Amino acid sequence: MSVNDEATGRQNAATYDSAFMKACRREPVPHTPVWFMRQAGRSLPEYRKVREGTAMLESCMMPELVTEITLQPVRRHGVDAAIYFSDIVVPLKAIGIDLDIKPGVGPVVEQPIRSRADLARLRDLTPEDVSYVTEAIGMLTRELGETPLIGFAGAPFTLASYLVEGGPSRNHEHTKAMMYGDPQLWADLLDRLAEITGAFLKVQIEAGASAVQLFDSWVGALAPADYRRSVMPASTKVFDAVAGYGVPRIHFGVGTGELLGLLGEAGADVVGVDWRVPLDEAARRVGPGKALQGNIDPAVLFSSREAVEAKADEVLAAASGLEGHIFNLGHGVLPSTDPDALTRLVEYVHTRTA
Ligand SMILES: Cc1c2[nH]c(c1CCC(=O)O)Cc1[nH]c(c(CCC(=O)O)c1C)Cc1[nH]c(c(CCC(=O)O)c1C)Cc1[nH]c(c(C)c1CCC(=O)O)C2
Repeated sequence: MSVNDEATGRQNAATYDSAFMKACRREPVPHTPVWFMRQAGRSLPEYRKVREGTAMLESCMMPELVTEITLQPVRRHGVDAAIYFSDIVVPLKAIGIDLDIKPGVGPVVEQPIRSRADLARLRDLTPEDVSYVTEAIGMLTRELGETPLIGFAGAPFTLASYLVEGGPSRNHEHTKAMMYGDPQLWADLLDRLAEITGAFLKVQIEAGASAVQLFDSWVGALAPADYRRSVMPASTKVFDAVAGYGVPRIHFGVGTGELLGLLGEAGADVVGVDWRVPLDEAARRVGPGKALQGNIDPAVLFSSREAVEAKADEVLAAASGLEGHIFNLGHGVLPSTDPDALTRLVEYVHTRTA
C-alpha cells in the first residue's frame, strides 16, 4: 500500500512502520535500529571497486552509481536505514561554487568566501540544479522496499567553515574571524546557506527520503553562547523549512557535549551524540521529547570482538531508559575499518534488543 499523505511523505506504509522510523518517533520498536554514519564508502571493497576511476563529486552526480553505493551497506550489513550517498558540498557545487573533493584531504574551495561581494556567488538552489538527486532517490526508494532512506545536508556553520577557510580546518580561524568581527556579514552568509540547505533537503524529501540528517560536524568548536547567537538561527531555519513534511529530522555534530541541549532546541526530532557523552547523560542535557542517536567510538571497531560487544552493551545500557534510541557510531566509519566487524555489530545489537 502506498501512503502519500502529509504525515508520511512519499514513503510506503511498511517504511513508515520500520524500526528506524518508530525509534525516531519514540514509539516502541521490535529491536533497536542500527545504521552507521559513512556506512557507504571506503571501508567496503565493493565501494572501492565501483568508484575506481571516478572522482568523488562526479560519482555523486551519477544516479545509477549512487544507487549501487547506497545499497551496498544495506545488503552487506543488514542495517535498518540507508543514507543517500553524496557529500555535504554537493549543493554548493550545484549552484556553481568552484570546489573539489581532494582524496585524503576533503572539500577544497578555489576562491574562499570572505567578503560581502563573495556572498553574491551563493545563489538559490532549484530542484533542476540537482535533478540527479531526484532521479537517484526515485531509483533507490524502489530498490529499498521498506528500508528507510535518510537524506542529508551539511548545516550552515559546517558549510561556512569549508567556504570561508577554503578547505578543511583545525581552528576555523577565518570563519570565527568573520563571525566575531563582521556579525552582519556572517549572519547573511549563514542565512544564504540555510536557504540553500533547506531547498536541498526539500528536494530529497519530495523525491522520497524518509528522514533527514543535518550534519553540523565542526560546530563543537563553538561555545554555547556563540552557537545560540550566531549559528542556531540558521540551523533552525533549515529545520523549519522541512517541518511541514513530518519526516524525522536528525541533528548531529562532533564534540558537542556542551551544545546537546541547543542542538535539540534548534528544531531536531533526534539528536546525534558522539562517544564523549554517555547516552543517559546526553538525554538529561537534551531534555524530554527527543530521540537520541549514537554512540560507539568508531575506533572501538579496531579492537577485539569481545571489546566491541562490551562497548555495545555499555551503549545499550545507557540507552535503556530512553524513549527512542537509534544505534550508531559517534562519528563516521573510519576508512580502514574491517567491514565484518560492522556486520557483526548490527547482528549483535539486533539480537540483544529483540
Ligand atoms: C564533514 C563532512 C564532509 N562530508 C560529509 C561530512 C559530514 C559527516 C562527517 O562529519 O563525517 C558527509 C558525507 N560524505 C559522504 C557521506 C556518505 C554517506 C554515508 O554516510 O555513507 C556523507 C554523509 C561520502 C564521502 N565524502 C568523502 C568521501 C571519501 C572520498 C572517496 O571515497 O574517494 C566519501 C565516501 C570526502 C569527504 N567529504 C568531507 C570529508 C571530510 C571527506 C573525507 C576526505 C577524505 O578522507 O578523503 C566533508
